[in-house]
Amino acid sequence: MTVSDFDSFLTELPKCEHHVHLEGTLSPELLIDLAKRNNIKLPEEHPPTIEALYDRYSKFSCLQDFLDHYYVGMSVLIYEKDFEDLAYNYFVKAHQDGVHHAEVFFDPQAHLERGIKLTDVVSGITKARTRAESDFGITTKLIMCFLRHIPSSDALTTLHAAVPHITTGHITGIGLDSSELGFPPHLFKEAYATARELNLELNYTAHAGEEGDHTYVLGALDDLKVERIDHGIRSADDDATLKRLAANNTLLTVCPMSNLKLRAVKSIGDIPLRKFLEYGVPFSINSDDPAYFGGYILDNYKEVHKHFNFDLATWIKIAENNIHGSWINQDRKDVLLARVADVRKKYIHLA
Ligand code: HPA
Ligand SMILES: [Zn+2]
Repeated sequence: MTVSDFDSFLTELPKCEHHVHLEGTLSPELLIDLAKRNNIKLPEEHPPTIEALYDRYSKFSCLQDFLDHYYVGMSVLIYEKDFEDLAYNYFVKAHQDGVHHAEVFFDPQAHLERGIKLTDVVSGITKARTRAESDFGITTKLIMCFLRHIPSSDALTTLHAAVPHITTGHITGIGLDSSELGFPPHLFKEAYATARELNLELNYTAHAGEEGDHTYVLGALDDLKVERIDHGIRSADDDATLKRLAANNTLLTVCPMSNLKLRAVKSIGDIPLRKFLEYGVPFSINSDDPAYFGGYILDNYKEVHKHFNFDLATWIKIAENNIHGSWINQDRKDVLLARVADVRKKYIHLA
């Protein structure tokens, strides 16, 4: 089979994105535009041009080094329209990459602490979702993440502030992100438990096992009772953790280019995807912060193919697992599964 045949197959393969931070889709171009539009002066040490930003983004040394730029970058997002533009631009790109369903993260605390109203953030994103759903037939969900470097009492305050957006169905998931090491999941036990007690129909996930070891994954499962694990690559260091993830069919939302750029692995080939397949741990492939890590979801699929050379059947299995692990109803799953079957038929000569 030729590379270009496989590229077309990967492009057409229906994808579900489960791990993308909308603030991480802020391209250097949009960042500079919004800084001008909103009259924002970035700190002296922040790269001042598009070229300088791309150059700096190619040299992250670890998660924290990236986060330091990510939080400064998002300071240009002020008005509802900024959030709408940001999110819509991502959906356009996702659609071009063959994404049929996207569950996107945002970081409410990172905006609230700058004096931005949660209503402006959520309504901007919601407008973009509505337009994208109508323009592209894509389905989308919005997940709010608590920031783990901020005291967990603030996560509770934020949860309460978000209740109106949860009851309207504009936010349907809870996640946990930011600096992992030193901020284990149990610190957020009360925030997750409170969300459940509010008896809201929410889905739960958390970043774990990106830089932290497998105990962070176990903490997310035991203390936060999450249904999915974001990243989770360090689960592979512990047999019992892998067996538990497989037994519970817990999806890992893996982000290959992110892991490489933030030096969680030396090569994409070192991400334990074969081990996950061997143990029956489902995973999806995602972009995380595509504007910062040099590639969107299709680039991540292609990088994985370059390093793992999975056969057609394995890619079909990955696509089906993505659908089963999505927070969508059975009817939508059936539609997406049928599309995967069509693409399989079209490309069966690659098998
Ligand atoms: O990759 C990430 N890890 C943790 N927090 C984040 N916030 C945005 N991206 C990330
Ligand atoms: Zn992430």
